Amino acid sequence: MKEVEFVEVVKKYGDLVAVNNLNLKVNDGELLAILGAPGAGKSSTLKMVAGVEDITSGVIKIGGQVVNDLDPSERDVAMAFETYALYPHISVFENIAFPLRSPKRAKYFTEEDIKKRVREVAEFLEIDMLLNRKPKELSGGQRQRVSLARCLIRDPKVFLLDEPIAHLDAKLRHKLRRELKIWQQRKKTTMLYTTTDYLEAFSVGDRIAVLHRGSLLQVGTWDEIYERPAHRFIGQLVSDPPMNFFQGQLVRNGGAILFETKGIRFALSPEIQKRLMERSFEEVILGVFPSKVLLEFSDFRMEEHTGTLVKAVVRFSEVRGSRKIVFAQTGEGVTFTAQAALGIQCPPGSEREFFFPAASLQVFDNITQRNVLLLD
Ligand SMILES: Nc1ncnc2c1ncn2[C@@H]1O[C@H](COP(=O)(O)OP(=O)(O)OP(=O)(O)O)[C@@H](O)[C@H]1O
Repeated sequence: MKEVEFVEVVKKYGDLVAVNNLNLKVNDGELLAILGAPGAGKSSTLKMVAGVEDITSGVIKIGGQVVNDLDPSERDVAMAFETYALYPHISVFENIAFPLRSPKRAKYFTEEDIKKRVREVAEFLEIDMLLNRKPKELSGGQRQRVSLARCLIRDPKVFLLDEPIAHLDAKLRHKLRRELKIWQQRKKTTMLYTTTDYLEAFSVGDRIAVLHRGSLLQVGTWDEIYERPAHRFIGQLVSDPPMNFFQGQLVRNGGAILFETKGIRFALSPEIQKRLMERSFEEVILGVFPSKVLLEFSDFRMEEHTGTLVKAVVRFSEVRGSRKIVFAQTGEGVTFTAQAALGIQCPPGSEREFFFPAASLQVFDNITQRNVLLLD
């Protein structure tokens, strides 16, 4: 029983609400990635679990026990801070070994055990050659790995990792995020892991919790969030380039409801149409991820899908990794981005047909910015 539960948790700093009525349950042995822009409230959330920040109101439980009034040392959680917080006067080895030497734990570990554990975690994080140095002799990335090692050396109920690999170079980040996940699965320890990077969140998290200005917007797996983002902001946060948004209005055509913007009538999925018939919305916005807009449909049988063909002129395109991002504009001035395979030719100025599958379109209520399918 190592689940972590937040019940109506609020964190205020003076008048500033950093965490706003958080209700969330992290399951036993789960790796929950908390995704949010800087200032979203991620660190404050972890610090309240660790006990280094007070909870303004609400309840936090670990393994079913309310921990609000427990001292940090009694919570059995290990936290790696984004700011490292290393002891400057002792070696890297002693910094990592530090948690095992606390009065409470020292009796369980011989000097041999400590050496073995430090070596294991230092090798895992590729800092075994730095063990004799002092923190001031390390680069920022190396300090971050020492801070991480000091956290991982323990066997707590819960690991709290605050942007644990943010200051590492891209190659090491990719390697570590994979290995941290393997480490967590091996230990079966519940882990809360914060990041500002959606790719990192999707790659490490069993589920992802999206925080925005202190409020939890959605919790789910990669598929659930990507297939049905709960809020317009999520469309911007989990895609690069961000989701395309179109202003427009709903129109009826026979028994169908379509979304119309500057000369284009987008077909919507039956599920969205049903929703729009059940409930009226003053103003809506259409959203579609660039990766779902199709340009040249070689392995996609268009006739089997409901959707909308849009003719547009390619403004420019750029290569990003293994794909091409295409920026296009219709004659009526509607602009959008699409993704294409590298081999697809789309020189600037060329006219192309883009397919918008109805199943990939999202409709957001412009007042609450929420996905109409997820509103009560
Ligand atoms: N000790 C503090 N005193 C006052 N305001 C604070 C304090 N700590 C955080 N804040 C404010 O609370 C809000 C949430 O901060 P928090 O550090 O939790 O966000 P975050 O998502 O972790 O950001 P980052 O990714 O930049 O670390 C921010 O507006 C921040 O300025």
